[in-house]
Amino acid sequence: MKTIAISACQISAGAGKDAVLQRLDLPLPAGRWSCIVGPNGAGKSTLLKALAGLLPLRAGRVELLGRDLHAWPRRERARQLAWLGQNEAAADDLTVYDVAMLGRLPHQGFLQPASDQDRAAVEQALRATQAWDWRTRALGQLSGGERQRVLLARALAVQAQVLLMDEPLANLDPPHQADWLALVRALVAQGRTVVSVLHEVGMALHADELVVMQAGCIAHQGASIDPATHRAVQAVFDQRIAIHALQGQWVALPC
Ligand SMILES: Nc1ncnc2c1ncn2[C@@H]1O[C@H](COP(=O)(O)OP(=O)(O)OP(=O)(O)O)[C@@H](O)[C@H]1O
Repeated sequence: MKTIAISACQISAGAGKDAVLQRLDLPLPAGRWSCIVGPNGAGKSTLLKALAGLLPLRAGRVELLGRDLHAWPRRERARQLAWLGQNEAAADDLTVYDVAMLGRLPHQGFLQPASDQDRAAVEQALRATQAWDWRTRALGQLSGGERQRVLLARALAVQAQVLLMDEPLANLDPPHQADWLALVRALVAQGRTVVSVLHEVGMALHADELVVMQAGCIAHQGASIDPATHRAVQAVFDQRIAIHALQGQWVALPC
């Protein structure tokens, strides 16, 4: 039986007047990379925010590592669950190093200085995203892709068991998209759980498992190599993409 890292149990949620998600169930396996895909407005970000506890639920509950999300003491939960949001706001005058250090807050006592362990985690995260060389620069001086890599480093510095990332490839050039893929693979190899929302279906097909959404519902959940998953992805995009095998990988082409 698969161990579940984080799950939605009969959740209803939505930021607007009506709930976008209605009584939705979604178990996400531990030690795997699951990727949520679907058309614009399908409810992908709403679902990810609900899983992160960033959106109040109208019904149901989220379980993190077998325990109700809201039953976790706040700091302990923040050590287990890292978040990288879409267009994250961050203080532009902070240095890159200090932004990444924010990821260590759940590990630090009130007004306590950073420990050697905190500094090691920050350096490792900034090096992993090739942002270490900019550590003394202000966040506001960076390009969109550079900024995204610093925010990714902040999420990595948490060293959480479960990482939720909403469109982490936004603004990244192809080599850094490939680096992100390698990073996620390395996290999963260490037993961590990654859940991402991606628009790039070709990249999503590298995940272990796909969650295919449409109109606030889970249309399909399955292995990314399963032909049934490919059919579900093609269907929610109105057959406007086709998934093909190419040199040992799956690719999605417009049609
Ligand atoms: N703050 C908000 N107030 C009202 N409605 C909202 C709000 N945020 C999202 N919605 C609506 O909820 C629905 C789902 O939005 P959500 O952002 O979850 O979709 P998505 O699948 O992530 O879309 P995209 O691929 O475009 O990022 C959409 O119809 C959207 O208009």
